[in-house]
Amino acid sequence: PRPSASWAAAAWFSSAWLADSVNFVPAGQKLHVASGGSATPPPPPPLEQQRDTIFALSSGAGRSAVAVVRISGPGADAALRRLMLANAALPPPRAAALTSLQAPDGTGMLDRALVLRFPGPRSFTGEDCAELHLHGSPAVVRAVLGALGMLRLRPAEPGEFSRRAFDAGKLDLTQVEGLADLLAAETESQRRQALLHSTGAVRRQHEHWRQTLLTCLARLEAVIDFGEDEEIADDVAAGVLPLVQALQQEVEGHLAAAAGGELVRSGVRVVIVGPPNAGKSSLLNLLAGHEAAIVSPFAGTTRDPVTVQLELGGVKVMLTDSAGLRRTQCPIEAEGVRRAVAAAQQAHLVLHVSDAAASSAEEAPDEGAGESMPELPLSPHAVHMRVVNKADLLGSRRTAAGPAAGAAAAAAAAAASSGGGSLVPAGVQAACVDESREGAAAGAACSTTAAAASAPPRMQQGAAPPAAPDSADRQQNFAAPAAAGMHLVSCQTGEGIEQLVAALKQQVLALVGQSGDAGFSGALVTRARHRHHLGEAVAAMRRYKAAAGEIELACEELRAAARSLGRVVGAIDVEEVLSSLFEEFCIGK
Ligand SMILES: Nc1nc2c(ncn2[C@@H]2O[C@H](COP(=O)(O)OP(=O)(O)OP(=O)(O)O)[C@@H](O)[C@H]2O)c(=O)[nH]1
Ligand SMILES: [Mg+2]
Repeated sequence: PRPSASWAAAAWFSSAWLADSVNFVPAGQKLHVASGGSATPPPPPPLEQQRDTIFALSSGAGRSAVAVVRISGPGADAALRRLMLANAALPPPRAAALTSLQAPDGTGMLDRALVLRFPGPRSFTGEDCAELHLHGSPAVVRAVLGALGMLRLRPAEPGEFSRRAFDAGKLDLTQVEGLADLLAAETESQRRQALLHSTGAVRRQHEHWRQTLLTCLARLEAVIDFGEDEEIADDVAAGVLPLVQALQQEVEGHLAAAAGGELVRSGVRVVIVGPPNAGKSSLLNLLAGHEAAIVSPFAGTTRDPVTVQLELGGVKVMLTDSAGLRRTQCPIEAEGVRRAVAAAQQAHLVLHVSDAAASSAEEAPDEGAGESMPELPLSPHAVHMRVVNKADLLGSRRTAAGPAAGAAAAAAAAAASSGGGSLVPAGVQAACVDESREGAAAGAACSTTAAAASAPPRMQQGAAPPAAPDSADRQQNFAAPAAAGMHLVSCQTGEGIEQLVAALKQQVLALVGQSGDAGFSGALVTRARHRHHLGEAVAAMRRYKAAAGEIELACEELRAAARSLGRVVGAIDVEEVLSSLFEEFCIGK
């Protein structure tokens, strides 16, 4: 079951933050003032605006062994007292107590539950909190939530507990985001990355960066404030520049890894494309471990893209099978092809699957044919891998014509699916086969496959029983195409699949920025919001270099960079410049 709806909060929260102005000050946090101004303590909130007490089911909905209901606000203890027997004492802070919960309207016992209290400010929200660990049936949960409603507590809005935690300064923005990611984590890499954010590692890193900027700023402002002569000003500026440059490079390094961090969250999109009947759906089913897509000997079986979710090397992968690429008179199939092309354009990794048997020398498209094929415009940023399927059908050709023929067949098959000889096709031609023009070849391929499919499985190994070269032989025969980034496989016999999965995993890990076997520790930049603010910080640091001669302008750029870093974590304490200044310089001197 999904965690409580409160986790829609993260998205709402980030957008609320983005909408806020530069001077956004979370309630309960320090008031931020411009450098040179004076700090005014925030007024205490008026009594009538004091928070109400909220409650919600914090564990998943539905039947479970235990359900956790959380209460937060000034009325938490009073609510507990009303639910407990008159003579029962409230449990001590942070200790679980087995308690009988009673309906406040006197209708009897609600449940026998474990109750915990977390008096503020040492609680998740900073307010008085309580947790009721109930028997996890929908009826018990409903009865207890109803009872809390009777006590005039308010059901929590989505994300309201986290919002209160943020307002109380318990969590910064990256921790709130990390917490949301942690609750949504499906893979090992997502779990690790979310933990990095939720435990405050990202906040600490940003604070460290911001502190460096504020230190630089303090030095420059001292020159302005104390009107040092030009020589000293130049010396101070020369001392600050390498610090800013080093920081800029460090932030740029993290920005370069941003794509990987975002991919870990969203999942790597892998799309299988190729001509009809190449075995795309068979490959999807094999990788998914279940029959997700329909496989049939008829070309043009798949129409809608079929997506399954996998975990490769601890990374979430969305694997999509698509319609066979060809020109067709059938409007439904044509729509399928359009969707296949669209999916391939959005892919991070494209698997170009072709049929080794159909693309042997006699069936390979002629030179001119490629030009009349429509373009499959693929992102040059995507990774492209070639998969030549139905290796089992090559057996007899390999023995008849020798290794070279096999290699040529595999290469021709790859060419048929990607339209070129290189691993990463630029403006890939392709993969489309003109149904009408191809005519006889398509028909032949179809009828051959259809005959094979209707025959007992052993017969599908090929019309003439191959001499069955051992696997070492095959490796040798196809060493050349494999080195060129091709994978010769058979979805039917499983040949080459293990190697393909290993190669796929390697590419996926490379895409998220992880190489080798070292555990994935997570990226610092995992959202467009982080990328935006860090990009702004880098831009300001670049401008700082350009403006270094004009000390006031240069200071302004450093302030802008610090503000951008502050926005990532949701705090912009320009006032800290003042304390830095006093720490660095002896005023009395
Ligand atoms: N001999 C042999 N047949 C295979 C292999 N892989 C798939 N086939 C057969 O090839 C035919 C087409 O397979 P599909 O997986 O439906 O092919 P597809 O590329 O998804 O086809 P479309 O959806 O029509 O584009 C089926 O009869 C499969 O059983 C293989 O490795 N060897
Ligand atoms: Mg298919």
